[in-house]
Amino acid sequence: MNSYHIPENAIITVAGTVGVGKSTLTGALAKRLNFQTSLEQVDHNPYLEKFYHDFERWSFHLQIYFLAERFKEQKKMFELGGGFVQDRSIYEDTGIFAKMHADQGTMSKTDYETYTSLYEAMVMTPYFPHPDVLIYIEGSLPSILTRINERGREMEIQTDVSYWEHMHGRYSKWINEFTACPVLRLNIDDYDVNDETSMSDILVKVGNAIRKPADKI
Ligand SMILES: Nc1ncnc2c1ncn2[C@@H]1O[C@H](COP(=O)(O)OP(=O)(O)O)[C@@H](O)[C@H]1O
Ligand SMILES: Nc1ncnc2c1ncn2[C@H]1C[C@H](O)[C@@H](COP(=O)(O)O)O1
Repeated sequence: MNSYHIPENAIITVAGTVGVGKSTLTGALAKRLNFQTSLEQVDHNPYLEKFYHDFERWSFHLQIYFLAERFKEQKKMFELGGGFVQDRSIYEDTGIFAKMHADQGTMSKTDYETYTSLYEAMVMTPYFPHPDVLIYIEGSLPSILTRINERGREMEIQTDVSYWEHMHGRYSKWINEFTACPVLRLNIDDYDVNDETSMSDILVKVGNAIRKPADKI
């Protein structure tokens, strides 16, 4: 056990909309806790760029790809006995992305049903422990759009702002209804990954969140 009372076998998941700062915070927390990271691979994803050019054609392929990748990571964390900070949760794939494309008609009803039944079958396995805590990063849409632009992934920059706006709204609603594990909310204006005190504050809150029921954080 470390000084923050975070168990060595904990699984900490970092959630939030695209560009909000998940990967950055994941790396910073893992370094301080001496945990491993479970990162989302963007560069080797064979569907992502195609998807941004044609949602209807590639939605289903991309969701199946992410589901497989996420599940392999889940299995790895389970087999290695925890001690991970994970960049994005599997809950967001289904609760945000797949649902959003199904609702908008860019994923067919049949494809969405197939995806959902596969997701449900995967979640109901011993490989699928819920995280000990989900850190939800939130921020204003203008700040997030600035970060997406500064990060410079062309496929995201070329995507209409309405896509990010819609996703931002869905995330706010989704997190209010999320109950799978304790949630710690962080606003991007309230921390600095390069500041030791700020990171220590977050780790104290993570320790508290793991020990206390969600409604008392
Ligand atoms: N706390 C922060 N303060 C300032 N810029 C940040 C912070 N966290 C992330 N960024 C920047 O914002 C962009 C998106 O961050 P990233 O961690 O890749 O987001 P995500 O993984 O949520 O998509 C990157 O350019 C990153 O350097
Ligand atoms: N499940 C997903 N469906 C569609 N797009 C997704 C999904 N998960 C991640 N993405 C996209 C969004 C970004 O363009 C990249 C990486 O996400 P990030 O929030 O920057 O880590 O993948």
